[in-house]
Amino acid sequence: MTVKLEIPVIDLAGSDGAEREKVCKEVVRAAEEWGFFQVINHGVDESLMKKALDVYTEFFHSPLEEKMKVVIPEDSIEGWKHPKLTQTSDYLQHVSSAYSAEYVANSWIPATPRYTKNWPPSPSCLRPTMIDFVNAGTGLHEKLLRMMAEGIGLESDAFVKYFADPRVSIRANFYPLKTDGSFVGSLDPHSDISGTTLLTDFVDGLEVKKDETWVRVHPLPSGFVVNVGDLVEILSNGRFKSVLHRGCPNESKERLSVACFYMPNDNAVLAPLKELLVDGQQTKYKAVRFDEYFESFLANGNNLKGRIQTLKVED
Ligand SMILES: O=C(O)CCC(=O)C(=O)O
Ligand SMILES: [Fe+2]
Repeated sequence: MTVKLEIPVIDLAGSDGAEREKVCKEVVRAAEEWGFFQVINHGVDESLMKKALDVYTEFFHSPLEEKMKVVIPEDSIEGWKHPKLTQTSDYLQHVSSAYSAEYVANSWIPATPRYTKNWPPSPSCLRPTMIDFVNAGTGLHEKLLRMMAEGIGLESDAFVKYFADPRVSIRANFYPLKTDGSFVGSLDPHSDISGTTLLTDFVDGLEVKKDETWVRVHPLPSGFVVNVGDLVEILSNGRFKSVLHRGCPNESKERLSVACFYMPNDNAVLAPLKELLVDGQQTKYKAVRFDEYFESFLANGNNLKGRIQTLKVED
C-alpha cells in the first residue's frame, strides 16, 4: 500500500487560549519535520484572501501595455516579468534563470518610494487590497514566529525581535491553463529567502520536497500554506527546515499563487540564537547581514540550496 503523504494541517482556533501550548508544539513539529504546513482558523479574513487572488488575476489578464507600466526596471527586482515578453536585466539574470513563470513581485512594507513606485496601478483596487492583505499577513507571520519560539521553550519574541521594521513582499505567480502550443512556465525548485512565507492558493500545483520525494500540496480554501524560510532555519540553528519546493501549473485549471514573504530590514544580522547553543550545541551557520544575504541571492540565484550552504560551518 502506498501512503499518500500530505503536509500537516494545523487548526489555530485554540491558539490564543488554553490550547496554545499544544498548538505551539504542532507548529514546531511541522516546522521540524516538513518545513511546510497549512493553517486554518488563522484569523485572516477569508474574503480578503479571495480579494488578493482576484486583484492579481485581473492584473495578469490585463492588456500588455498595463503590465508594461510596472515591468521590472534595469536596476531592480520589483515589478512584473514575463519570461518570453520582457527582457531580463543583468541584475535579475541569476534569479530569473531559475524562475520561469510569469510573475509580479513588490515589497509593500515599508511603503517607501523605492518600493511604491513600482506597485501596480491597476486594477484600481489592487493597492488598497494588498495594503490590507500584507498588514493582516504580517500579524499572522508574527504570531507563527512567536508560537515557534514558545514551542521550543524560548521567550515568545526570540525570533520576531529580528524582524523589527520588517520588509514584507508579495510575489504573485501566474500559471495559465495550457492550451496547445501556448507557453506556461513553472517555478524551479528553490527555498525562500524569507523568515517565513504565507502562500494563498486555491488550486493544486505547489510541490514540496520531503526526503527524496515531491509531495503535492492540496490547498484548503480558507487556509494558508506556511513555510519556513532560510532565515528561520539560520536563527533556529537548523532545527526548523527551509525546504525545497516548486510551483507547477495545474493540468485542468488556471492557477495563481500569492506568496507573502516576511523579511527583516536590511541591517538585521541573522545568526543562530545564543539560547539554542547550550549543552554542547555548536553553531551550524555563520552570521550574515540580511542585505548581504539578499545580494548573494541576486548574484547566485536560487540554485537549489546553494545559498544557505555558503553559511554552513564545517563540522
Ligand atoms: O506557485 C507556487 O506554488 C510556489 C510559489 C513560491 O514558492 C514562491 O513564490 O516562492
Ligand atoms: Fe517559494
